[in-house]
Amino acid sequence: MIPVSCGVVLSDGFVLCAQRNHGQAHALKWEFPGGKIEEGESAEEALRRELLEELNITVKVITSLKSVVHAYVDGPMVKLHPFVCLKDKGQLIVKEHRQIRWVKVELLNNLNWVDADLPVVKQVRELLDASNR
Ligand SMILES: Nc1nc2c([nH]c(=O)n2[C@@H]2O[C@H](COP(=O)(O)OP(=O)(O)OP(=O)(O)O)[C@@H](O)[C@H]2O)c(=O)[nH]1
Repeated sequence: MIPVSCGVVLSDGFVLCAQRNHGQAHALKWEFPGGKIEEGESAEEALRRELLEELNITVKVITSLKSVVHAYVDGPMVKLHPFVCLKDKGQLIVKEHRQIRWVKVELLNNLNWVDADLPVVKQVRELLDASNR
């Protein structure tokens, strides 16, 4: 089981979504930026390292969401640790993804997400719907 951290990065009501690149597993599908948790690293430390490496940004973590375990057909089993965060410092530089897009929460379902992220998208929508009530 591969442990992976990912960030639901918010800014002004928009969510930072990243499209995986050609040549990667799940090419052209959308994900929340992040990556594998390394030996001796906490999920949050991995998140911060990956966001800096992949996108040149730092974040303020607001909360963690429920982790998601997903077994990809012909692929690995991943345990995804999602964190809701606010973008903090750094000018976004897209280093590994094909593109990024800032998407309104209500429109997140329109993207073609990697399978493991669908329950994360659902949690994000529920969380933000509840906070707007
Ligand atoms: N970053 C990220 N990976 C995800 C998400 N959902 C999901 O199933 N994954 C899977 O988790 C794994 C993380 O891989 P990655 O390629 O992003 O991580 P990494 O940068 O540490 O990998 P590498 O340096 O070994 O290439 C991949 O199998 C990826 O498909 C997500 O929302 N964000």
